[in-house]
Amino acid sequence: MRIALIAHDELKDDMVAFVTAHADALGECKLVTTGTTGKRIADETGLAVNRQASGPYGGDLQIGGQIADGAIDGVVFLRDPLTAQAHEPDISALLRVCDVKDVPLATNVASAELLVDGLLGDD
Ligand SMILES: O=C(CO)COP(=O)(O)O
Repeated sequence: MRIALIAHDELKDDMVAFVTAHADALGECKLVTTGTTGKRIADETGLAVNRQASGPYGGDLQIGGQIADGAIDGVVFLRDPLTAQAHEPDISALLRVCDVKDVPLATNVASAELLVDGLLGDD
């Protein structure tokens, strides 16, 4: 499985906790991340990740391109609903291409738990 992991700054601690809780299952996957999210995950869980650019510098678009190419099986994108993002158009593009390609997308921890259960059988 090829899983994309992305988190806004206020949700990065939650992402690290989520990845830690599912480290065995996610460790069997190819993980692609935005830049800062990937650094946190790699440093704090030891899992190997394929880091793209930071979100505000095009990382969401790079991952969106991989989704458009059919190269991603699921996306966990812990979005901050309370903070405006300068790169909101990039975020919208990433969410949209998930729908275009019918790729499972979780935007909060509760749905991320369902995603790893459904895709990876890890509950
Ligand atoms: O901004 C992001 C997603 O929109 C995440 O980017 P970083 O992982 O580089 O912080």
